[in-house]
Amino acid sequence: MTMDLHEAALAYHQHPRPGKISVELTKPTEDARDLALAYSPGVAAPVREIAKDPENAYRYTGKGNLVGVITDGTAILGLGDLGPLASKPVMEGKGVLFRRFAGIDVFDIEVDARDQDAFIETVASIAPTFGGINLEDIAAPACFEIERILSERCDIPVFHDDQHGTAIIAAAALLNALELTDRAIADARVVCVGAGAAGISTLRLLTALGVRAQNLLLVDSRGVVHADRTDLNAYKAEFAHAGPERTLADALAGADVSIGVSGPGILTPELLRSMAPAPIVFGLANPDPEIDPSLAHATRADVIMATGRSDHPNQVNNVLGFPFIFRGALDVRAARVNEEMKLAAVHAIAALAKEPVPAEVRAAYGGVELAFGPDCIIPKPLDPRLLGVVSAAVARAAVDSGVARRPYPSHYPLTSLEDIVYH
Ligand SMILES: NC(=O)C1=CN([C@@H]2O[C@H](COP(=O)(O)OP(=O)(O)OC[C@H]3O[C@@H](n4cnc5c(N)ncnc54)[C@H](OP(=O)(O)O)[C@@H]3O)[C@@H](O)[C@H]2O)C=CC1
Ligand SMILES: CC(=O)C(=O)O
Ligand SMILES: [Mg+2]
Repeated sequence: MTMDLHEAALAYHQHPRPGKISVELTKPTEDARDLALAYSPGVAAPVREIAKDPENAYRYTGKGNLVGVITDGTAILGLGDLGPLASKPVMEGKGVLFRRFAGIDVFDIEVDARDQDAFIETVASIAPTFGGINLEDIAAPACFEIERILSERCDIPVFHDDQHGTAIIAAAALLNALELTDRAIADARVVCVGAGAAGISTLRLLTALGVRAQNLLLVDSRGVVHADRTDLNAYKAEFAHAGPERTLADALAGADVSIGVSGPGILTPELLRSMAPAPIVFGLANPDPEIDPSLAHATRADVIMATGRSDHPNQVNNVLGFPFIFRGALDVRAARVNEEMKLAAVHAIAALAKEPVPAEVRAAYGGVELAFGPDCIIPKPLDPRLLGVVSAAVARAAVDSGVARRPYPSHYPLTSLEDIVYH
């Protein structure tokens, strides 16, 4: 990060008041009558109704539009285990994105619980507050059990965004990059650098989409995840390879695709040169990717390059998914986000990238030409159509797969935040 951006980011977070998000009122509070309705004695009426039937919480409180963005701060972006308090700007940032892109309210919750069971108990005990839970920046392998157990215990969607949000967006971008380079997914040789939350889930989703196990190599900080290793956790072992490759260099030689969800600067020019013609390189580590895009383009004129950042073309970032996935899930009151909903989101996002880009989106990105191609494999986060297409696809898949508790919304597809119906 340049010093200029560093200083600007600190000033942005500090002024005119600290932080990026606040709570606002949705009802009048002008006179004594309003206060008698909002609090005592009036508030007792909805309390009694909810005590009679918990579903009434959706009718009389903000629960149905409220997501908990919850972390233990053990894997903050690619910055590592810096603890819950340091994670707060990121969690507030998620709140900003939920609100800005999908009209969803957020409480960010930074939990000081290093112990997995203590974290689970904490989240389970506050779950009634929310319509959904977005787990964030929780390191692997603990994140997998945490999400599984909380999903079982809670009757609302529990979605670890670093796993599934990342997987969904990376998969959508990869489908398009493969199409642009005339590759069949079943033939693509894919290397995933990073075997944590994002890496494992991305490989699971890519496998569901047709990448073949024999064409997949997973790499962690110790090298290729291979069958002879004795240090693998159960999640890495799912992708253990029997072949001779041992190092990142072995893995990348001749590979079609490199998906980096690890850390900065790991993909050197030399490694990039060893990849197949028209290599597809996703350097998704934040804030600094596995290879700087300018260096990648200088090294290989034929590379299709994506990062997680806003300041380069092809931003493969879970912001393209989580606001709209939760919008769709909340609007049909889905009990969880299942595989059908994730795949629906993948295809909706991939398809949108091929549509002509509206002038307002081009204007938001400095008027540059944006058309489906190597520098435009995925929609831009400021594309207002994401709200409509992704939430509709997710809601439809939830209804069709039987996890929705409400029918497909009659006011869908949404065309803007003004279309949202809160109920
Ligand atoms: N663009 C986006 O939307 C998103 C990007 N990310 C980014 O992905 C990265 C990983 O996040 P997450 O999965 O949550 O973190 P985790 O802590 O769960 O996993 C990190 C993984 O990176 C591996 N790793 C670290 N250093 C190296 C190295 N030198 N070579 C190979 N592998 C290495 C670790 O290996 P080991 O297992 O051996 O420790 C581990 O498997 C972060 O930078 C994050 O910002 C995450 C989510 C979304
Ligand atoms: C984008 C995101 O969630 C991450 O880098 O952790
Ligand atoms: Mg994250």
